[in-house]
This record gives sequence, structure tokens and C-alpha cells, in this order.
Amino acid sequence: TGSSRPQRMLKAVQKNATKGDPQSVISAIDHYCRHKEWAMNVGDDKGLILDSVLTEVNPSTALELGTYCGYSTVRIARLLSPGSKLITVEFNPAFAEVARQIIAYAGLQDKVTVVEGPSGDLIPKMKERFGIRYFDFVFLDHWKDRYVPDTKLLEDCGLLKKGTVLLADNVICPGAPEYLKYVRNSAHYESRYYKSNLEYTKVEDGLEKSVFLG
Ligand SMILES: Cc1ncnc2c1ncn2[C@@H]1O[C@H](/C=C/CNC(=O)c2cc(-c3ccc(F)cc3)cc(O)c2O)C[C@H]1O
Ligand SMILES: [Mg+2]
Repeated sequence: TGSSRPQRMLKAVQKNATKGDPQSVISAIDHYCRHKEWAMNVGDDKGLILDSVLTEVNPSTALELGTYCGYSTVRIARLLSPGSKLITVEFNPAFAEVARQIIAYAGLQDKVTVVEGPSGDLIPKMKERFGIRYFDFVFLDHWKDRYVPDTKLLEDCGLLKKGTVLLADNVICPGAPEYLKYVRNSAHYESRYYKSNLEYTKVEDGLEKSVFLG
């Protein structure tokens, strides 16, 4: 059988990026997805907003829900300070495998742990399995109907602290209306929308940044 889109994306990285250079990996994926075949990476436009929020938060511990091929994993990990850790959750083994190779190609494997399985099962195990007390930063980019249940689960598991920043992709397209209602109407979050566009297109999309108030 032929290759998959993630496998073709990996090939494009191996062909066009420089090993150990995260920016070249990001550029190779963006070029491939803009000119060859679209893929659901957060992309370069929203990626700049992700970069700026991340630089502002400078997290010691970060969580990503929905690794896919590892594009945003590389964007996040490349900006982490020494000693900081990123845990990324992906339930599709084929995607997880491609992501591990893209993360390793960028030279960021020591900062990132790719965990395979459904977020709903893994979030309650973060403390015992990874020694995580709190997450300083959470990037939500998995199934859009899981944003609310997983946010509630993070709260219930005591994994958010005062000041933890949640950043959610696709709140306009494909959309996460329940999530926007939840974080915008809750007294426990201070929420703000960053308008942008859907990766590699002119369609509107954006990121919602929500600070947990405790
Ligand atoms: C619950 C759970 N646990 C662990 N991994 C999970 C999970 N739910 C999904 N995942 C994993 O995350 C990834 C899924 C992400 C879902 N993202 C999307 O569906 C998505 C879709 C679009 C989009 C926009 C316009 C269009 F016309 C078409 C598509 C754009 C995006 O940026 C997206 O993130 C891969 C999947 O295996
Ligand atoms: Mg997305």
C-alpha cells in the first residue's frame, strides 16, 4: 500500500530540513503543507501566536493534547528553557510514530515525551507516571468535543494551578463552541481570543487563551 500523508510529511522533513535545526523542520512542514498537501498542523500564522504566548508563559511543564505529526510539539519544545518538559498525548500509534521521528529529527527528543493513548485515560495518570504536580501550559488541539471534558478533568485531577495558561486551537474552524462557552462564562478563567486564519488558508480561525484563576 502507498504511504500516508504523515509519512509523506516526514519524508519532506528528511529531504528539506537540517537535522537538529527545529526551525528548518517547521519551515519544511509549512512549505510542504502550503504547496503540496494540506495537513491539520497549527501552521505558521497561528504558530506565531503560539510562540508568543509560550515565550510569555515560559512553562517548566507543558502538556499538548493531540500530537498528530509533532509540528506544534516542535514549535513548543524549541522554545522551552533548559530542564523544562513537554508531554504530548496521541492515541493513533501511526501518528505517534511519525511524530517521534519528526521530534527526533529536530533534536528535541530530550525535552518531549510522546504518550500514546486517549487523553481521558492519560490525564489522571500524569502525576503517578510522570511526576507532574501541575502544568504551567496546556495546548489543546485534539478532537474538538474533547476540549471541555479534558479541561474539567485537568481541573479535577488538580493539574492546573493559579496562572496556568490553556491555549486552544480551532475555536472558530472547525470550531469548539462548547469550549468557548465554558471558559468564557466561568469565573475560574480569564479568556481572550486571538484572531488568525486556518492553517495554510485564508479562512478565519483563531486561538483562545484562558488563564486559570484557581
Ligand atoms: C481524545 C484524544 N486522545 C488522544 N489523541 C487524540 C484524541 N483526540 C484526537 N487525538 C489525536 O489528535 C489529532 C486530532 C486532531 C483533531 N484536529 C482536527 O480535527 C483539526 C481539523 C482542522 C480542519 C479544519 C478545516 C477543515 F476543512 C478540515 C479540518 C484543523 C485543525 O487545526 C485541527 O486540529 C490526531 C488524533 O489521533
Ligand atoms: Mg488544530
